[in-house]
Order: sequence, then C-alpha cells, then structure tokens
Amino acid sequence: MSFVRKGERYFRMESDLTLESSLWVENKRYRAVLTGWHFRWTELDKKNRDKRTISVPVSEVVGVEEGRVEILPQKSVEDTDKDFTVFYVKRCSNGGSHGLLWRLGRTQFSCLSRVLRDQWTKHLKAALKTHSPLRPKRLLVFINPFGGKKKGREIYHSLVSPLFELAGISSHVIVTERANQARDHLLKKDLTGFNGVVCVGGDGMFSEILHGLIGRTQQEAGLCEDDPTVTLQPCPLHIGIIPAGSTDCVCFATVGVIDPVTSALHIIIGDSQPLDVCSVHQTSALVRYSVSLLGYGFYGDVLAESEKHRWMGPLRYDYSGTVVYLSNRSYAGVVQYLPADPVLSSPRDRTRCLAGCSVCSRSTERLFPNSSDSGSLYSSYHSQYNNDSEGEWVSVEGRFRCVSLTCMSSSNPRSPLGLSPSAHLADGTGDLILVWDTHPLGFLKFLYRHTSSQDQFDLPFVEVHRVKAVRFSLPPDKEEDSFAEREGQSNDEERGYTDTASRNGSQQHLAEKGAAREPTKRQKTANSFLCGVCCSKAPAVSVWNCDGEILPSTEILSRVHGQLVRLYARGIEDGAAVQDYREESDKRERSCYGTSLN
Ligand SMILES: Nc1ncnc2c1ncn2[C@@H]1O[C@H](COP(=O)(O)OP(=O)(O)OP(=O)(O)O)[C@@H](O)[C@H]1O
Ligand SMILES: CCCCCCCCCCCCC/C=C/[C@@H](O)[C@H](CO)NC(=O)CCCCC
Ligand SMILES: [Ca+2]
Repeated sequence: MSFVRKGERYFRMESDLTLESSLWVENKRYRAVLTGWHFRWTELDKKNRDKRTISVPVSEVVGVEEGRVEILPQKSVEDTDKDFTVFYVKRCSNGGSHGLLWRLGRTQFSCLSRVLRDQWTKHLKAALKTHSPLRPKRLLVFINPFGGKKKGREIYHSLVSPLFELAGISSHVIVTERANQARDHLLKKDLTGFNGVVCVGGDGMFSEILHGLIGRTQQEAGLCEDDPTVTLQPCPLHIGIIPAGSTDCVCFATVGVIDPVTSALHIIIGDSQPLDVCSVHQTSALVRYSVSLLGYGFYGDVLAESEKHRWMGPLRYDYSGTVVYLSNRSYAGVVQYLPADPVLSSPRDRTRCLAGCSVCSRSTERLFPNSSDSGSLYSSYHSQYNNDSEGEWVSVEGRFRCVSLTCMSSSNPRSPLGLSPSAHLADGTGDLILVWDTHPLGFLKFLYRHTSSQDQFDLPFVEVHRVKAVRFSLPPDKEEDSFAEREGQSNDEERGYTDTASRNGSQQHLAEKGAAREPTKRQKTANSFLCGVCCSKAPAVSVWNCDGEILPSTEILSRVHGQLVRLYARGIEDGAAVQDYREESDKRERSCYGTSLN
C-alpha cells in the first residue's frame, strides 16, 4: 500500500486497481473508493448520518472521460483539467413488471489536482479492461429498415450509436436492401476483427443472423448441419439485439424489456447469455433453426392466416388468432420425444430462469467442463450426444389443438410469462407442450392463461415435457402429400372434441388427462355455436410455425443444441431480487446498486 502526498490531501493506492481519495460532486465532498470490482462514493457531510453510498460495479461502467462531459442531447465536453466524468448503468423500475429498464447514469467528479484526476481515469479504465473481458471493440451492425414501425435506422442512429461511440466501440453498419442479405453476408464475407453482430429489427431479422452465424461456424468447422446427430460448434461471435420489429420475443425473453437503450447497454458492457437452439430436420436435411417457437396446429395456422393480412401490421396476429380459434381445428399426429433428465429440472417446478440462473450455470459446466475462463469457452465444448446415453423415446398419437416446442420461456408482451414459464434459456433442453383436442372453451381457457400468471399446464388436456429431441409424423393414413393437401384440398372429416376419444390412438393417455370425458351441456352449446362460425371443411394437416416462418415440411425431427449461440444479454433481471440485493447491501454498507437512492 502507498500513500501519495498531493497538496494537503492524501490518496491511497493499494494495488494497480484500487484507489481511494476525496472527490467533489456538485460542491459536495465525497469519499471515493475504487476496489477491484466496485467504484463507490459516499458523501462526507456531517449531517449525512445515513452515509449514503452510490456503488457501481466496475463491469457496469460504460465509459470514463476527462473533463465535464454530456452526451445527451448531444456530445459536449468542458475541458477542465481537474474533472472527469463516469458513465454507468443505472436501473429504472419498469412499472412493476419483470425486467428492468437500463439507462445511462452520469456523474461528473472534481479532484484537487490534475495528477489525481489522471490517476482516477487511468485506474478506472484499467479496471474496466480487467473486469469486462467480453466488451466488444468492433461490431457488425445490420439494420432492417422495414422491420416493425420502420424505425430501425432512427432507433440505431439516435439512441444506440452515441452510446457505442461513448464506449469506444467502432461499428460497421449495413442497412439491408433485401431479405436474407444479413444471413448471406455472415455466411460468405470476411468477419475478421468483429467481436459480435448486432441486429436492429425483430425476430425475423434475429433469425437471419442466427442462421448466418450458425451456418458460418459449421462451415468453418467442417461440420454437416444436415445431420441431426452431429454436435454443432458454438458460434464464436456474440449476437446483440436492438429491438425494432413488430415481434421482439427473443429480446423480451432474454433481456426482460423491449427497449433499445437497455439492449445497447447490455452490448456495451459485454454481457453474455448463452442460448439453446433447436435444429429442425426433414429426412436428414436441415430445414431451419428455432429458438422461440416451433409450433404445429394453432400457432402454425395463426401464422399462415396472418400472412394474408400483413397490411394490418402487428394487429394481424390478434385478428388471425381470433379467426383460427373460431375455426376450431385439431390435427392428427404422432409425437415422439426424448425426455431430458428429470433430476435436473422440470417444466412444472414453478421456478423461473432469471439472470444468474443456477440450472443454466450447471449446464455450462457440463457443456464446457474445462473452461475456467470464458476466453477458452469454445475450445472445450463437450459433445452433447456422444457421451450421453440417449435414453428412450416416448411416443404418443392422437388429435392435437397444438404441438409446440420452445427452448426458452418465450415470454413476450402478449404473454409476460411465456409459452413455458419455467423453461430455461441455456439448459440444453426444450419444453414440448401437447394440447390434446378439447372443447373450444377449454382451449380458450388454455390460451387465456398465457396472459396471466395462472398455470396453463394445469388443465386436463394439456401436458408438458422437458425434452432433448422431438419427432412429429402424420398417422399412417395421412402421410401422403400432406403439404399439398393443406394448400389445395381438404377432407370431409368433421372437427370437434366429441370424436376425439374414438379416433385417438392413445386412449390411455387421454383417459389419464381426462380429455376423453363426455362434454357437459354447456360445453355442447358453446361448441355448436363455435362450430357454426367455423368452416365446415378444414385441412387435415396444419403447418409448422418456426419462429415466425412457415416450414415447407410437416414431418420433422427437432433436436436441442445446448448453448449454441451467445447473446449480449444476461437473462431477465428480477426487479424484486435486485431490490433485495439493494436492501441487503444497504443494511451492510448503506449503499445502493448502481444508482443513488436520493
Ligand atoms: N431490406 C429488407 N427488405 C425486405 N425484407 C427484409 C429486409 N431486411 C430484412 N428483411 C426481412 O424482413 C423480415 C422481418 O423483419 P423483422 O423481424 O426485422 O421485422 P418484423 O416487423 O418484426 O417482422 P414480421 O413481419 O416477421 O413481424 C425478416 O425475416 C428479414 O429477413
Ligand atoms: C384469449 C387471449 C388469447 C391470447 C393468446 C396468447 C398466446 C400468446 C403466446 C405467444 C407465443 C409467441 C411465441 C413466439 C413466437 C415468435 O417466434 C414468432 C416470431 O416472432 N411469432 C409468431 O409466430 C407470431 C404468432 C403469435 C401467435 C399468437
Ligand atoms: Ca432450454
């Protein structure tokens, strides 16, 4: 430890990264301390009995500038030689809902001397380098100018680019001129020097980036994406999502809010959230990848219907949802699945995957057993299939309202807890949700529960399984020309739950779930009303909705690839948990977390 005399005051340096001295903020004197992990300042006013401390984790410092600096509404620098400005992440409440909004906090400090100022800026910058190894230096940014409300360019240039500049990140920006341009660029062009890829757009644009990066990584590793048994190579580049689409489900489910500034700050500080990805194959050829929804039946039909009403914008999903619901369809199918280890977690354990999730961390340890530091993460990737004994496939057959597979919760503003509230972002499994054919009011109840915290799986015609892989096929009599049939013809089968039990090849299964029981009089009335509204002829097959794209195949095999990509995110921060942390540290040292309680 050394004490350095400067003027009449002392400041203390314990090592290269720690520093302590008096600093002034708006004429008030503070005791400021930089330890390895935190930068804290406490007011030294005798009347300040509470000793309020502002504490910012070094990993959440966005930038350190000499002088008195503002960046909003535009950058201005008052170049005084005893001052410096620290920018950092500041959390704001999000109206009580999950997920916290992040904003740029800024404090301008004054020192007694220029030497001391230089010490502070030097130490803070060095601490940043040491504690944030994944901060990007150079990013490749794709903007979809037509996504959502067509505000992608404006959002990037007014809200995101100034923050990147402040953080010293250089970016190469490409405004796309056609669909799949970003994917093709990532597949073919030189990506040397980039730490990550940022997509400004919605789920469709994210999917392009996902396909481009996964494809490029496998090409370079000499792996065949078509083979569902191959252990794919995780992508070395991180993906950042700046939400600017009409549906931003991946952003919502991984950050907790749909907010460009919050997402930009996660990118800047180099947050890293691994994400499971499902590969979807048809007869040994890769069809697509999915992260949020691989859905047959209701969700496929809604997407197909919504394509006819694109002019309605995001409202088309509500409209199409109503039309499809009223058409009261169910589909025959054979679903086979490979259960995940039930000891690790369950889709009905009522836990939530939040920032720092222990289930996902254990999965990281299993997948990357020899990596103590994130730099060597990919070199030690553990094969998911060759070392595990695969386990036994389970098969069920019957009529379904919908069959859905999601490898994350897929929470979104429409459904704040998502399709599977206890699913994990990075545990190497997906949740298979089977909704057996049922009466219309039952299905409405199932859908409605997605909008509240009521358990949508606690219904007799719904089951959920945590799985590693899923196969879907048509029952033997429906195998031929399924896609053509959907497109052109229809069969004469009548719909409705009353015939479910007799047609079901899985009687025992249904009996267990109670779906085969006789309808009540009230249910019969509702059903006949709804069937009057719906079309009497419906196709025998549905389509697959794969993250908002219709798949060209009905019979598929899907496999979950644990942690195949990494996002600049950290999972959903629970407002209550951060509050608890704040109160804890308040009790301990009367500090607050990244923001002043004043
Ligand atoms: N310049 C472009 N012109 C036309 N389409 C584009 C362009 N750039 C990207 N796309 C495509 O637009 C689709 C939708 O983009 P995005 O997800 O950003 O917006 P969205 O409004 O949420 O989309 P959706 O129409 O799926 O709701 C993506 O699948 C992407 O491939
Ligand atoms: C009576 C109230 C009924 C309310 C029903 C709420 C059910 C909401 C569940 C929403 C699940 C969305 C899952 C994510 C899907 C995305 O990968 C995909 C691409 O953006 N979106 C769609 O396919 C868009 C298709 C959206 C289908 C609804
Ligand atoms: Ca998962």
